[in-house]
Amino acid sequence: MPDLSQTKLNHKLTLRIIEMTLVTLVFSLLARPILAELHPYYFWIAIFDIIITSSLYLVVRSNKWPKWHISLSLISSLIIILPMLSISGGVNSQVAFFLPLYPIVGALIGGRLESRLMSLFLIVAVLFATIFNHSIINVSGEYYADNTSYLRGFWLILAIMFSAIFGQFFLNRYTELTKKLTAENLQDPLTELLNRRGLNLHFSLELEQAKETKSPFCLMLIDIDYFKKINDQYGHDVGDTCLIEVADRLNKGIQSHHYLARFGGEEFIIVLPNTHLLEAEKIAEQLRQTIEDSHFSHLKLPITITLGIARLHGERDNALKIIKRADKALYRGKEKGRNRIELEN
Ligand SMILES: Nc1nc2c(ncn2[C@@H]2O[C@H](COP(=O)(O)OP(=O)(O)OP(=O)(O)O)[C@@H](O)[C@H]2O)c(=O)[nH]1
Repeated sequence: MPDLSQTKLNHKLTLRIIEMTLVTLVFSLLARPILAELHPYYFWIAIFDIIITSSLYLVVRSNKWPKWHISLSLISSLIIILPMLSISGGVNSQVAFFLPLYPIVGALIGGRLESRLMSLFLIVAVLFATIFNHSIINVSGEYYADNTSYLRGFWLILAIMFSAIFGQFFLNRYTELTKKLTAENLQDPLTELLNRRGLNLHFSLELEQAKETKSPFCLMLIDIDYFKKINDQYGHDVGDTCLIEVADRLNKGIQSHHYLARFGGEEFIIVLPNTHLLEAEKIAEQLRQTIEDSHFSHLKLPITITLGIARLHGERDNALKIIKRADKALYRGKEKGRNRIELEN
């Protein structure tokens, strides 16, 4: 699901960029005659550009077609520059130096597809402009030999291709980093299991699906018994190693459609979609036995766990209520002497 605040931020950012473009266009329209004597065509192109940019601003501000904002912005940016290019010498125009920036802008504000389409369009446009250079009006009246035009066309295409490759490279790195950051954000650094945030993503989805399909759904809370003693007697480092090893044993004891997470401290949680209470109890018993039979850290310490299990009770049940029932069961297990499994009442 898209993040609402992120979408709002993107919308605001797009509006600010269009406003800045508008200010630049109006400023250049007013300031140009002071700086240089220009052909009247430039005046009309500036007016045309201001109309296009203002229309884009109104469309983006109305927020009626949010999906099209990026495509419309990129198309508008091309519409703004192309008339200027076609009256100022095509590939020989000074404005042509801006063209290689377009694939990068496409990659930055759009993505792979936008950047590729932009590059392809520009390469075809530059090819045409180079071949039909004689037909392009040059209001400055300067003349360029064919050789110069071919050479400029060649370098321009090369620069556009290079910028397109750079855009793709940037996107690859960006995707890689985002994936890594997301994973880190959802992972417990010590045990490398899902953390609460990571679990919540799967938990809410699986719970909704279980309600929709009316399939069984269970949740298991697991707490290491007397863990404080391990820390106090052998130190925090040994405690950490035990936590990592317990997490590893639990992870190996569940199936691929189960979700194990560190719930906090020495407590773990397992979400069991498509699992009946009796099946969950069986899995819990196997986990309890595995931990009881193992030894932990280089000191070969014995550890036991207590487990509380709850199941989904119909449409009106929710995550918090299920966790609360599992926690109550776990508490009962602790009271009854630990190293045992308790089901919800
Ligand atoms: N080494 C280590 N200890 C932790 C970590 N997180 C929590 N703990 C310790 O876990 C212990 C939990 O202690 P208690 O809540 O009293 O529970 P317990 O000693 O396991 O006793 P019962 O749960 O009643 O069986 C505390 O000593 C915490 O400091 C951690 O990341 N690393």
